[in-house]
Amino acid sequence: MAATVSLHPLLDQGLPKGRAGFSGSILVCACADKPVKVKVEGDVAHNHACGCTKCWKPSGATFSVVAVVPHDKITVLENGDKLEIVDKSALIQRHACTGCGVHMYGPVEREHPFQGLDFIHPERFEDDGWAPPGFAAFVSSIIESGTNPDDMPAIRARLSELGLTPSDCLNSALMDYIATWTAKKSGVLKS
Ligand SMILES: N[C@@H](CCC(=O)N[C@@H](CS)C(=O)NCC(=O)O)C(=O)O
Ligand SMILES: [Zn+2]
Ligand SMILES: [Zn+2]
Repeated sequence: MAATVSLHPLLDQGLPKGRAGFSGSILVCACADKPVKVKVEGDVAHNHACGCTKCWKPSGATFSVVAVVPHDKITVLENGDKLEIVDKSALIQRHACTGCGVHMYGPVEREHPFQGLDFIHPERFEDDGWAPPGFAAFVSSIIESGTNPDDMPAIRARLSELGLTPSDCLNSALMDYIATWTAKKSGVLKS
């Protein structure tokens, strides 16, 4: 039998369970001393596994687990002075803790279909019950962080087994959303 494919500590044992009525929680970084705390009101949307090299992952994980929330639902509660933007030229302004490296929130500020949304990692919530991941994005990108290309069929099969349909960009719903925004902006599609 093939060795069990490891994706992420939270996904390897089956997907985490969501809870109807989850109304938000507090994201806490991994620092033992003076952790950064960020309050998020309401549940996350479009939660997914991301294979890109830029999203934060816990050590040993191949994928990140990342979701979005509206920017106005985010409040930095404690130790925000430890945060620094990883790459100011990136679309997603990932605010990382300089102590432990965890990305706490990543707003999209420039004109883009995702403008006004923040990317967050719900596994850093103090509480369970957030909407679980529903698909896998940027799967081919895991090769860029060292995955052997020969392992890709087994990894895609495991993602599919978990119900995380693999894609090498975003899922169809989000790609359609982006294309619709672009078509309206250019005037091809009348709003
Ligand atoms: N193959 C690239 C893909 C990077 C990428 O495009 N990531 C997506 C998913 S998070 C994105 O939207 N990035 C925008 C950004 O990093 O600001 C990599 O792995 O570094
Ligand atoms: Zn930290
Ligand atoms: Zn990513």
